[in-house]
Order: sequence, then C-alpha cells, then structure tokens
Amino acid sequence: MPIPGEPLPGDAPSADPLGEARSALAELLTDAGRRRKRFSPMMERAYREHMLARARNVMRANTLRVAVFYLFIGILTFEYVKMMSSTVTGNFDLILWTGIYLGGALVMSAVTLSARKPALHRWYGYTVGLSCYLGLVGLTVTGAAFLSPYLNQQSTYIVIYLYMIVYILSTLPLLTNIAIGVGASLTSLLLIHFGGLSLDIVMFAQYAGLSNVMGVAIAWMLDHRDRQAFLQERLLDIEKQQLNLLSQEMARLSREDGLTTLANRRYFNETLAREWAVAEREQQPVSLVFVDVDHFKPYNDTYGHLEGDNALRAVGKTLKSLVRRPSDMAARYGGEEFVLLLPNTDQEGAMAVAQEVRDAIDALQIPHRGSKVAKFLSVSIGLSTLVPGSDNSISTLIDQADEGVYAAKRAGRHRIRAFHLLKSRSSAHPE
Ligand SMILES: Nc1nc2c(ncn2[C@@H]2O[C@H](COP(=O)(O)OP(=O)(O)OP(=O)(O)O)[C@@H](O)[C@H]2O)c(=O)[nH]1
Repeated sequence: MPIPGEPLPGDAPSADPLGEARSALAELLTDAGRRRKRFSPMMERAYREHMLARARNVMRANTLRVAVFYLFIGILTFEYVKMMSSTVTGNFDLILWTGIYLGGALVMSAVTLSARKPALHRWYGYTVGLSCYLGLVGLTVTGAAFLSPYLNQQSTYIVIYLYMIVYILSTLPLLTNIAIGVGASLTSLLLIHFGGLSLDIVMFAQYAGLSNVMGVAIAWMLDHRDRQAFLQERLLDIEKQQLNLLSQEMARLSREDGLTTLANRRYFNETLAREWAVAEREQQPVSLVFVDVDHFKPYNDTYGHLEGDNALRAVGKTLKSLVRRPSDMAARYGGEEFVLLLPNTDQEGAMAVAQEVRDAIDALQIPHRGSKVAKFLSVSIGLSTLVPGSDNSISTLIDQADEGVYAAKRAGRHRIRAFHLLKSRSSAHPE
C-alpha cells in the first residue's frame, strides 16, 4: 500500500497525490491492530520527530515548574534523610543523598538544555536516553548503598517512579525504552553484586521486573494512542491542503472561460473596472480591441459544433499569445466574440495589436468554406481608446469598441475599424 510522501522507485507521478495520501492515512487509521507494523520508514521518522518535538516543547514550557518541584523534593528528602540517618549511620547517607540529588540535577539540566537550545535539538533523544539509563542505574545502586534500612526501602519506591517516568514520559521508541529499562536493571544488578552491596534479590526481581512489565504495557498503550493522534493530525493537514487547492481551483474556474481558458467576461469586467480606476488616477489611456469571428454560424453549420469549438480554441490560444504585457488581458466576451484589454495603451499601440491579431488569425489558415469574405477563418475587429474623464465611462469605451466591430462588419468583414476614425470613414487597415 502506498504511504504518503513515499513513492516507490519507478512509480509514475500520481495524478492526485493528496487524495492517495488521504486514503492511505484513512486506511491506517481504521486498521488499528496492525498499525504499528505498517508505518513506513519515512512515516516512522516523521512520527519520531513529531514526538520528540512535542516532548521538547513540553520540557521547554515546564522548565521552571520542574525546577521548583525538584527543589521542593530536595528540601523535603534532605530533611527526611537527615532524620533517618542521624542516629545509626552518621553523615554517610546524607553525603550519598547529596550525590544522588546533584547527579539528578545535572541530568535534568542536560535534558532541559537540549530541549531549549535549537542547536542541541537533534541530541535531545540521546540525552534523554542516556539520562534515563544513568538515572535508573545510579538510583538503584546508590539506593542499595544506603546504610539505613529505611532509606534503602524508600529509594526502592523512588526507583519504581523513575521506571514509570522513563517508560511514560521519555517519548523514546518502545524498543529503546525496553532496552533502557531492562539494561539498567541488569547493569544495576551486576554493579550491586560486584560492588559488594547487599540486595534482597527477590525484592529486586519484584520491583525491577514488575516496573519493566508495567512500563512496557503502559508505554505500548500510549504509543498506540499517539500514533492514532499523529495519523489524525496528518489527515487533517492533508484535508486542509485539499480544501486550499479546491478553493484555488474554484477561484480559477470562476475567472476562466471553460472552452478557451481565457479570462471569462465576469473577470474581464472586474479587471477593466480596476484598470479604468488606475488610468483615471494616472490620466493614462485604456484601449479595447474587440475581435469577432466572421460568419461563424456557417462555420458551425459546415463543420459541426465540435470543429467550431476547436476553431474558437485556436483563436483563443492565438489571442493569449499576443498579450505580452503583464497588465494586458485576453478574454472571451461571448460566443465567438473576444476582447483584448490594453491598459496604458494609446490608439496607435492598440491599432498595432489589432493588426497583429488579424494577421495571426489569417496565418492560422483554418479552412472556412462557408465564409463569403475569405477562404480561411477571419475576424472583424473594432477598437477604441479613451483617457477616463468626466465625459466618458467604461460603457462608453465598450460601446465604441462594439461600434467599431459593427462598422467593420458593415464594411465587408475581415477588417479593423477604430472608433476615432469612424467619423472620417477611413480604415486603419485598407482592405
Ligand atoms: N462551436 C461553437 N459555436 C459557438 C459558441 N458560441 C457561439 N457559437 C456560435 O457562433 C455563432 C455566432 O453566430 P452569429 O452571431 O450569427 O455571427 P456570425 O455567424 O459569426 O456572423 P457575423 O459575426 O456577422 O460574421 C452562432 O451560431 C453560435 O451558435 C461555442 O462556444 N462553440
């Protein structure tokens, strides 16, 4: 089964990678029993990094609380050890306690430091692992070294807590936790044995063995829950990405003409209004070039509607290739009518573009048997240019360009008419 983000070698790129990733995650989520085995190596790494980052954040956010708690425990146990050890064991137990306490402080400082310093983040897992191991061995061995039998017993309880902390809070992989827990138990046993310390082996087997068993069981359940939460988070991320893509796609579709992929009329109107406002502020000309395909009804009748669609696509593609300035726009205005919006362009500039359009459409040489003006598909073009002012508006500009198209049609089609030249009846393109 494909795992998100991990294509197999030689795989063709997927048409919908997000959809596939989503299905794969959903499948993992419902496949609770075998989930652990089915995390891919890449996903396993992501999960581990996620867990370590979470642990570092928790540690960073709680540094002060942990320090205060440790200080409080220190004062409390100091008094306790002093009370228990004074009569029988003199200063030895107190010195031992101080060693354990300072050792613990050192270990916790190392963990805190690696959580807080970004440069040390990648060492966080190792620091925690080593701290857990040293903490367990150190506390077990020094616990056995207390002369006072009370302290001996009390330290056993603390070791049990420490086992739980290792298994529950370390956020290390389950197998690493087992290695630390069992390894620390065996190391402690060897050190106690060869160090000549006294140890009730049955009691040790009970508390160390049971702590490991309990720890593994709890850690396994927590790991199971964390993996589920991790998958759900990733699923949400993917759904968010899908929604973003969908809304981008919707926005694109709402601006685009489906047949030619040019801007549609609505988007053209919006853009024209924006450019008109800019031109009004800057007192710059705005030009429109209306392009209407000649005798298109006969074209459809002769070649069929599908061929008609292809011809419109070809015209659209040509127009798109002719608008080169970033602020220029080619749009489909209606059926076989197109428009070019040319901000900051005067009459001469618009006329040059219109001539390019006419020539480019002629160069397509799309056969048109039904046309009465040419052997190939041709266009009639009307253009107008205005500097926005109090005596004109956007609709004046559109009407004038439209009038240019009608004039071109009336004059025999396959030609250009500029509105400002209409009164003198002269054509910018003498045909
Ligand atoms: N294939 C196709 N035809 C379309 C589309 N939109 C509009 N038309 C056709 O374009 C034709 C336009 O016809 P008319 O408005 O009479 O214009 P004309 O035949 O080009 O005549 P003149 O513009 O006067 O040269 C109609 O037959 C419409 O059905 C389209 O998306 N695809």
